[in-house]
Amino acid sequence: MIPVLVVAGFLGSGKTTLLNHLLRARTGLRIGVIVNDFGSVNIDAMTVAAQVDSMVTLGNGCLCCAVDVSDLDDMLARLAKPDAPVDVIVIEASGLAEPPAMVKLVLGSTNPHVAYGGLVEVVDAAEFESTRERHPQLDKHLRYADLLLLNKMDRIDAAAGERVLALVRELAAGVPVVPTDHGRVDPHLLFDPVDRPDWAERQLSFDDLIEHEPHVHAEYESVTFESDQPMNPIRFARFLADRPAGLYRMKGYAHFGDGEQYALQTVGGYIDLRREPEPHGTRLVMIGAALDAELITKTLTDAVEPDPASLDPLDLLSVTRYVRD
Ligand SMILES: Nc1nc2c(ncn2[C@@H]2O[C@H](COP(=O)(O)OP(=O)(O)OP(=O)(O)O)[C@@H](O)[C@H]2O)c(=O)[nH]1
Repeated sequence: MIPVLVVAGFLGSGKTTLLNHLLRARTGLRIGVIVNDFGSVNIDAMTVAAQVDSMVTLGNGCLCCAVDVSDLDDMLARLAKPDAPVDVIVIEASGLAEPPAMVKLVLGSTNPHVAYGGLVEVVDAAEFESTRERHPQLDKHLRYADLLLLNKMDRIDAAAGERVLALVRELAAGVPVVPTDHGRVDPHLLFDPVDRPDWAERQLSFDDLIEHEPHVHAEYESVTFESDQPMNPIRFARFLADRPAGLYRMKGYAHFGDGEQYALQTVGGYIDLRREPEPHGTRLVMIGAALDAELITKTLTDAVEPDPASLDPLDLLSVTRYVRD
């Protein structure tokens, strides 16, 4: 039986980072992945593609609602092929998926070669308190997990770390909580079988939850921007500094005419820009609530540089000051 592990967690909490850590760790296990992104350009698939043997992707929606059991079975069948066997399958849910719905989907699979392997919930320690103010229904998600990773502990000081850890432990009601940064956990914590509570019993409450609570993703939408022309660094930096109302998460790539490619990630107020070896042009997925798509598209279109040759290299500093590598 191939265990199928679901990795869930709110937007930007560190699911792809965890997945990459698992793929890089020399576990000796062959890992197949299903990657689900909310935006129409599957940025997550681009970030994991280099390291994985076997991957199926689903963009533009949440696996929990966009897919039924037979669709999931098709995806699992593509990964659990007899001629290219994998030892474990990891499903990275989109940051807006409902974990109970994901678990139900996997439990409902009719594929005789796979078995549900648990739910890992990644929590962003730096954003958790403000996120739960906006979305109180997310508290419940913590209780469905088999393992909670309280990630990004490096972003907060020791006192805040202790406070968030205590809060998450209380809300998680007995689910083990492991503080971490950059998803760096011992892979065996996730892959080795554990004694799980009876899912059939829990499923009743899942049904209640799914029927009566609005899914968080109902409030969210995504806007995509793509351009092969370089962006003007000063105008782009202004866009970054003064991000549109409602925007919570941005990910993708940008280039500024200096011959370099940059990978960009923002989560809440956090900005992470890195040099990236592969050329991608500019492709950005922005996710938030009540976004003004027209204004965002116009601001970014106006930030495209019509004459890259005229750029002053010093202008680049306005964006490269965000570079973390
Ligand atoms: N400082 C810090 N940054 C982190 C940590 N884990 C992830 N990040 C950064 O947080 C950003 C989002 O991480 P991802 O792994 O892409 O998050 P995700 O949960 O896959 O995001 P979605 O799929 O959009 O929901 C990236 O810039 C990561 O480099 C961490 O522990 N500490």
